[in-house]
Amino acid sequence: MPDENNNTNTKAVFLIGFMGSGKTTWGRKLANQTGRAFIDLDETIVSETGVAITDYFAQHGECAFRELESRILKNLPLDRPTIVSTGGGAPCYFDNMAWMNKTGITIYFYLPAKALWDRLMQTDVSTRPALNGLSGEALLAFIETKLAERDPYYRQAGHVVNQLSLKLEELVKLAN
Ligand SMILES: Nc1ncnc2c1ncn2[C@@H]1O[C@H](COP(=O)(O)OP(=O)(O)O)[C@@H](O)[C@H]1O
Ligand SMILES: O=C(O)C1=C[C@@H](OP(=O)(O)O)[C@@H](O)[C@H](O)C1
Ligand SMILES: [Mg+2]
Repeated sequence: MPDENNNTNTKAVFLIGFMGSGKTTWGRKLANQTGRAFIDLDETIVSETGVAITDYFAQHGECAFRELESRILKNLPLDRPTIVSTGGGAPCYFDNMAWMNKTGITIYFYLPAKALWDRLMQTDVSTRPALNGLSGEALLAFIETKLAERDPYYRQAGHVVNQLSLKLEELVKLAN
């Protein structure tokens, strides 16, 4: 459905939050609902490099990935209204968070560590190299530590929503 708001905001909308918080899933839904373009930052990285994120980490290391991620983020084609689902680490490196706040609307999908764990345990954790192949209790402990470290970056977002109770209509309003 096209954007009902005649005063269409040309600013990009950046969805941020921990791995498994639903940025990719909801970014797509939000773009469909508003008729805006959709970009998943990780998918853009994969299409530009021709390698899966896991392979990129393995071949070049995390530092190189963060440099690439920042460069690709800042060169996204944002000349039309666009929803951008970022990767979970993107707001926490370089000046990426300040750049996103300056460039568009930022929305943090908050979820407690246990809820993230429940979701991530249902997925193939090998596709998310930042989880270091952990599972079970070790994964929960890792998520707790990493979320505490990243949360101050995520909270610099213009909007913070509890993803567990999030309704699409609420997200559409925030994106305007
Ligand atoms: N309410 C929900 N919203 C979004 N994802 C959910 C929800 N409940 C369970 N999930 C699962 O959680 C995972 C979220 O993954 P994804 O959208 O890729 O998150 P992110 O891009 O933030 O890492 C998916 O496996 C999805 O099926
Ligand atoms: O949190 C992270 O450090 C990462 C999150 C991933 O994106 P999702 O948050 O979409 O899983 C992806 O960018 C990469 O595997 C690193
Ligand atoms: Mg994602």
